[in-house]
Amino acid sequence: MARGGQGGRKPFRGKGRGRGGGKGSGGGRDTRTEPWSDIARKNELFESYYRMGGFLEEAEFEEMWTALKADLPNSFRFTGTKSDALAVREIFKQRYIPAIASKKFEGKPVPPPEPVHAFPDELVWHMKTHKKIIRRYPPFADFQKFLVAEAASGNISRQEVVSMIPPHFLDVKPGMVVLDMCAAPGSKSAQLAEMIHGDEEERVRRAANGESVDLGEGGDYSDDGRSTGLLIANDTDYKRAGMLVHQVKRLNFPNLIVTQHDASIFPSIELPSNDGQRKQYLKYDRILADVPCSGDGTARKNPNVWAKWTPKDGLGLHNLQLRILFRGLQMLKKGGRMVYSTCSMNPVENEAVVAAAIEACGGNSKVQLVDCSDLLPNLKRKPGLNTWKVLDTSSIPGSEGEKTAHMFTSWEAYQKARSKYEVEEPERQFSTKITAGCFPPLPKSEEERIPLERCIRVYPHLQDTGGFFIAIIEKLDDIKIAQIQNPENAAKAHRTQAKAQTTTDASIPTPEENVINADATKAEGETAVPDVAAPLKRKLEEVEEPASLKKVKTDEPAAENTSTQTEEPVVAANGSTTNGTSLQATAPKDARLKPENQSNNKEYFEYLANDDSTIASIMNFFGISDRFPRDRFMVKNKEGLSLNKIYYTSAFAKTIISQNKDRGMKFIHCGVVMFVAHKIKDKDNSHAPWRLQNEGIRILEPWASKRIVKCDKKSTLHQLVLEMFPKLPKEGAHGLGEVGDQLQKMDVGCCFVRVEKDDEQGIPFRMVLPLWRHPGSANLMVDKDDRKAMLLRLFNEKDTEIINHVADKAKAAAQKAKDEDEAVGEKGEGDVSDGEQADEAEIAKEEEGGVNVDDDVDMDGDA
Ligand SMILES: C[S@@+](CC[C@H](N)C(=O)[O-])C[C@H]1O[C@@H](n2cnc3c(N)ncnc32)[C@H](O)[C@@H]1O
Repeated sequence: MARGGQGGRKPFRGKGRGRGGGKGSGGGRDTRTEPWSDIARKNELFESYYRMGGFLEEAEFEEMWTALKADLPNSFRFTGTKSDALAVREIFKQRYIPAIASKKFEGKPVPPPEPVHAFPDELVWHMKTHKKIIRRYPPFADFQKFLVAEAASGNISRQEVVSMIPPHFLDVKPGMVVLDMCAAPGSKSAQLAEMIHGDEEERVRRAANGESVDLGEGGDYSDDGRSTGLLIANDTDYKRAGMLVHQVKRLNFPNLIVTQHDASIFPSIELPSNDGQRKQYLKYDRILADVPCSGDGTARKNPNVWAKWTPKDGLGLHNLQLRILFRGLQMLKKGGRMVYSTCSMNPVENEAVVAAAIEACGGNSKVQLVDCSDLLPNLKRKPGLNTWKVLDTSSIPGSEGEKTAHMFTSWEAYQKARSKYEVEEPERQFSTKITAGCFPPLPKSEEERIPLERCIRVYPHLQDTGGFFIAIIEKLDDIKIAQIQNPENAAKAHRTQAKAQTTTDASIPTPEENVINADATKAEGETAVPDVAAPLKRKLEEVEEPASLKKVKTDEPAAENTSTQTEEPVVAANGSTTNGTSLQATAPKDARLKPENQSNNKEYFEYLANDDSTIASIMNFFGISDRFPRDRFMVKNKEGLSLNKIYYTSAFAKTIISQNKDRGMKFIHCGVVMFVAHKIKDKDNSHAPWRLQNEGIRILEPWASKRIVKCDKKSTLHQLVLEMFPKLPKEGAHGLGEVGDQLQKMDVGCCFVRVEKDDEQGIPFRMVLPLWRHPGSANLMVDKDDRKAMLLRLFNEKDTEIINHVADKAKAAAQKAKDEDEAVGEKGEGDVSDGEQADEAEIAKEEEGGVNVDDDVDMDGDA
């Protein structure tokens, strides 16, 4: 899926800015890429909280803390369909591991990359070797080149190990409808897309050949083996959503929509009505909420954590996290599964959020934590916490910033302490963000106890990673309208009730306040590492609820069935009101998703008619079977004209886009570019003015019966990759082997080059590449970087320069003209004598710069 004709797309090279992202994350420097060995990996308050908070036994805490201070190993995963990923992994194992393992650096053996055994099939690897050695040491430098090239081609994803965990617990099957609520920059979305896609190419090939399509992956293959599922990847932040688009575009996945909404008030997506009367809304099989968090589990790669950790980060995010999780649970199908994750180790952002959300939904009978100890059995983990303490710092304005750290064991203890301070030291200021929901729940009975131990805590020392938290929740029953209210209020009400009934229970911890003897002022100081201060401040700012959020109301289900909602009263997601009726008065239905409130730069998604004449002529040109759908082609201009690019989307993506694009949904990406207008006026191509694109070629090719060229010999493939525009006369001798023989019988225009997997020749997987047959030459429509990646992958050629015959010829001609000019002392006409050659020069210019037509930074516009 990822690689198109192994060409793929360059990944976006924008820099991630930590976990929070969100509002204001666009400015500032990304300090994570800078050397930070000088920054002290020390923060007393941070350490005291985790040392005293009862997370780990003392000896294990030391081990964990030592690991947290060490550099994080580099990690990556092989991506794409499983067979292709395994093939690239084999090249890596056979070529680079032995080379690295057999050498020494400064007299010592260098540890080669190792598979991370927590994940199946050796598809995830990490290496501890320092970047300095990688850069200087030849076997590593070669491997680094391979890594960079494959990452650019989409065969490898450089991703943190812990970040790969959540999608595995979602148990996604092809055909499922999945929402990734906080998706940027998109590494987990990529995993989810791979899961929805499954082995689609193999299934579709079988369907096209009339064979059975059931490969035992589970799922609905009624669409001729294509995945009927959908991934909606969402992020609220404009810039980060842009990064997300660039990341997911290279997946070439037509079942993907990117949206830009606040996840805590994510709009209900309308479905076409069954009876033309009652509205229906989309419910999801799977939802991932990888929420914005304080990110203290990323201290191994993020110096900000050491410099600026404060308990206020987690406290400030708790409410947003809770609202996102609660909204996700509302939109989940009955029987569906949701994963909530953070890269924070703080229970206020983790177990507290999960418990409060479950309580707000009506408890264990409505939504329940799933015991996933049998999934990823090799992943070392610790159970979630059932008790924890909440840390806060207080200060007295004007006391030169002096701060005192307090640790509270319960809401009662907190309230008691606050009452005491209000009398004794009224000027002392505490965080305003501590709520009842930040504390461990107080269940009325064992049945009502939320089994928080089923949550998963991954600590840095367990398998040499960052810290991470994962909770897997299943929806057992509908969340009734009466229970859909402000989650924070609901959780508070639940706890107040529980407290009233249990305060005499001796097992309840006595309210207590611990004052930590740590230098809190230093931990929150401004001066330690000035370079890294800004991003953390942004993260804190983002915690404040934006004004717009307070106004916008979300569509909510009134009642639920297994897959859709049938009515949609308005309920506040942030809400101060728990009653749908009264809110309808404050938020008229029509005002909910006004387009003008949604997007500054509108994207157009217009589908072409079934009988569109451009599509008909393209289909005819390539001999595309009638079984290939004609009604899923889309353009991105207001007028709905096939001007420049034509995109393809899945049927369900089309349904969602068409039904909701005028409801104010902020769709910012959908569709795989399949055809691009070939605008060069060479005299022979007027009947074939569209180019196949690397991105969409594998979707179309199984259904083609014309314009197919088979490349059987590795040597021919080598030549096609190495040389741009090799000569190919209309008849007579040529040097393009079996491909040249076939092309000589073809008219000018685009065609498919099929290369089958061939172990004997060392062709590790099947490829389909677009090629343009010119009047006097042929050219793979693959850009130079991708050609170089192919030379490295398939032929182990590291430094070979790509030959461009047209550019070379043009250069030589220009040089000759210049020489002649100089000789005669006047300007000559040059020697590009025939029209064909002039055309080629023009085409070469366009193709060299424009093969990957979508690489521009805009979000797909046709402009
Ligand atoms: C931890 S990052 C997500 C990482 C992502 N899942 C991945 O694997 O690449 C959290 C993301 O949440 C986004 N975010 C913050 N507040 C949000 C909100 N209210 N709704 C949706 N996304 C939000 C941030 O912009 C950030 O990109």
